[in-house]
Amino acid sequence: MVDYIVDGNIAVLEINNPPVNALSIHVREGLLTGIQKANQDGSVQAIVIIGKGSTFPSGADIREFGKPPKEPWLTAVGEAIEASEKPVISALHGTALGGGLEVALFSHYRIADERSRVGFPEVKLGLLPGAQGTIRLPRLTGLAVAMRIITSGDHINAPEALKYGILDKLISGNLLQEAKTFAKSVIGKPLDNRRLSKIAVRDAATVDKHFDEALAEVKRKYKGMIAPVNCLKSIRGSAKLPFVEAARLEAALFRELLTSAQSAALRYSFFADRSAPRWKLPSGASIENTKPDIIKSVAVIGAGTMGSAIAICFIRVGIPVLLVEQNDKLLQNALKNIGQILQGSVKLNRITADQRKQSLQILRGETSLDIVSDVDLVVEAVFENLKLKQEIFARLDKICKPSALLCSNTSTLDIDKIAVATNRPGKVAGMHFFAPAHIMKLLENVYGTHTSPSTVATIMDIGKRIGKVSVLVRTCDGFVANRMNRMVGNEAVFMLEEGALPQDVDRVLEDFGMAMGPFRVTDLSGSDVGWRIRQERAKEQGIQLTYETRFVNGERYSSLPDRLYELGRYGQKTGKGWYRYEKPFARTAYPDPEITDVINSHCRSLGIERRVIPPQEIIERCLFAAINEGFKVLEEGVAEKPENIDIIWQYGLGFPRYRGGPMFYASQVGLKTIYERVCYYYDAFPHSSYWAPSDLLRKLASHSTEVPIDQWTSKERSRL
Ligand SMILES: CC(C)(COP(=O)(O)OP(=O)(O)OC[C@H]1O[C@@H](n2cnc3c(N)ncnc32)[C@H](O)[C@@H]1OP(=O)(O)O)[C@@H](O)C(=O)NCCC(=O)NCCSC(=O)C[C@@H](O)CCCCCCCCCCCCC(=O)O
Ligand SMILES: NC(=O)c1ccc[n+]([C@@H]2O[C@H](COP(=O)([O-])OP(=O)(O)OC[C@H]3O[C@@H](n4cnc5c(N)ncnc54)[C@H](O)[C@@H]3O)[C@@H](O)[C@H]2O)c1
Repeated sequence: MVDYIVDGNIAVLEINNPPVNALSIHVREGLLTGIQKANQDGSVQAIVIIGKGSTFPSGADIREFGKPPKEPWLTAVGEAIEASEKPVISALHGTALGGGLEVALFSHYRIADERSRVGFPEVKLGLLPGAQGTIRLPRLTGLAVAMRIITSGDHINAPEALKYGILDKLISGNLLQEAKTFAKSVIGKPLDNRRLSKIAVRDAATVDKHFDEALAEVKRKYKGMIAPVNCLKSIRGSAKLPFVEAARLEAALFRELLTSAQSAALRYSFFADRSAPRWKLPSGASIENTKPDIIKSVAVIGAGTMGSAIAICFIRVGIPVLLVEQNDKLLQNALKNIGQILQGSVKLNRITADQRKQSLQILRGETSLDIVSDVDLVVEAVFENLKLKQEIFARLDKICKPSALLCSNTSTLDIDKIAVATNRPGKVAGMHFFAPAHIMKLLENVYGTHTSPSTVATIMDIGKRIGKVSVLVRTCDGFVANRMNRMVGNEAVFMLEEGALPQDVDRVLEDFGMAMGPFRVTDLSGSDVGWRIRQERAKEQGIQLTYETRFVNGERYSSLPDRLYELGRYGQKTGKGWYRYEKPFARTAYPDPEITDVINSHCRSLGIERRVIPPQEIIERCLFAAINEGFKVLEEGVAEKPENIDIIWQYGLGFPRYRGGPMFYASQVGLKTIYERVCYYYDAFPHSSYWAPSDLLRKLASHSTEVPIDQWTSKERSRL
């Protein structure tokens, strides 16, 4: 894994551990042996460390964390590098990250390909750069820059790294040749002033000020996360303590993080990010064996909230869009709105004015469907009404060329019921964007019974092209996100009837780490949306909903949200919802005594006695109900693996990444506990049938030891 090559008086240690040259145990052993060998070899006068393939090491091997650590640890390897009597030059290319950058900081010199990037992304894994990165970097850059680089985890490009003193020289030609030439030029020069452990932090006197400022910033930006705080404590140690003591403190802070639930969740999330887009159908078709069609043009039908933002997703990556609305007034409004959104992106420096112009040049608005005959892909985003969608799909089927894919942005409707309206069910699928679609990263792609593998390959591929995290799910009511999230909404409202207030529920879930509690979310999207869906469903079923309605088809029902609608409290858009706002569309939510009165009088009129609802019950009723549904989603094969569900929650529903997602969280709570509590609530609330425990959950919980999350589906689903 580390090749030892001697060329004249230079020993080259070439790390060869594809794909990213992670510093796995064999690499660490190879580096240590290489340094020792080169120091013993009388013909060698300098040592170059370089990566083979596309990159210098991009970090420690993340898969080794959580397993018993194997020596030599990276710190020991690094200390041998620094102690070398012969100059060691790290020659960087690609992405020299984490432990890779630490290897470079142990070296006496660092040169780098001018296109390379460096950084300490450990914080994103819930860790800190634990091989002395937090105490070596400040010695080069000063405290403020080191704090920013380490707590953000951002990559720094080579010219910037040169400016900060992290690098000694940039190389534009052959890196290895240049590294050897550089090595020759430093032979015989004193090394102590190149050993970072011998150098002081130049602005150590200002550490308390930098620490306080940075701490306030990370507490605001990374609420609830412990890694950024430990990073800062360790950097403070670099300035306040002698080097050896600072290293000891760093190791202790690193250990605390390594064994934390947050780091386990973030490491899981790292691999889940990479695994979720790798789709596989029950037929065996998969990303490995199916080619996507090339999409060169798109039509978006319906230019409302979603359609307009979906159009932006395509045009900003250079894919032309035909946007179709019912009439010219609505169309012109939408085009104006799109222009304004893009203008906002220019202001925020997300795109340039030129990019905005180019995007708008490839957007064309129309009021007739006939215009879409030539596009490769249609995304329909009209009202959530099955009959309307079926009519539109029937027409599209006639108008569009036979190879075109017809997709719906429906948030709940069965894709199969839409596909039957066409003669091309293999080319019909769901592309479920999340609001605001131009910002939210998630794309929940939905396949139906007849959706072909190449259609799936194409929607997954186009999702990636437009910068989304695409996850494939099978069609069902609400798919994964809305199906599971419905339980959160229901339980939240039921708890209002039983004793909680909106701000109580939201606070508990936000303290847990959710981006927003369910009531703040409803106020943002508008409670009129849910009201319309409830009324429509009741109409379909011939049911009359009143304030006294407490059960619908035997299921518990709360009319509290309907009362809100009748009061015109639609949320932010009317300046009043579950909260009060200073004016319509204002963002800051204030608890509203009027809402307390509405809830109290609702309870009185229905004879419901209110009680105190403890925070743990709020967590359990909202999250355990969703988790139970998640297991049903897995047992039905709606989602192929737990990672897919967790990625959907992280990118679509604001679940804290440092808790991994609801399924990973369940694995940390323990499936026995989850199962027991689900059974308890099913007993307590028999009229909320979603509490009926999932078979998969029951079976997994029945094992004498916890079944690891990566075995949930393989171990039990096939036997159900
Ligand atoms: C590098 C990237 C930017 C490349 O991106 P790209 O898009 O090109 O590729 P992919 O992301 O798809 O990756 C390809 C492939 O490689 C896998 N992979 C990537 N990086 C790693 C990795 N670091 N380890 C393992 N595997 C990796 C990836 O999963 C893909 O494979 P897959 O099969 O999933 O498709 C990008 O990949 C990237 O950003 N990578 C992560 C970079 C990173 O986070 N680096 C930091 C790692 S953490 C670290 O380095 C810690 C160090 O500070 C060292 C700390 C050691 C401390 C020792 C101290 C004492 C020990 C104390 C012991 C305590 C116990 C006791 O007390 O007993
Ligand atoms: N709003 C959300 O948060 C959200 C999120 C995900 C998915 N969705 C789904 O996206 C779809 C659209 O939702 P929305 O919030 O954008 O609704 P919206 O009411 O804002 O927009 C729908 C648009 O479709 C247009 N339209 C209706 N019939 C049409 C026709 N025959 N031809 C052309 N245009 C027509 C309407 O004029 C309207 O502008 C729905 O299926 C919804 O379930 C919504």
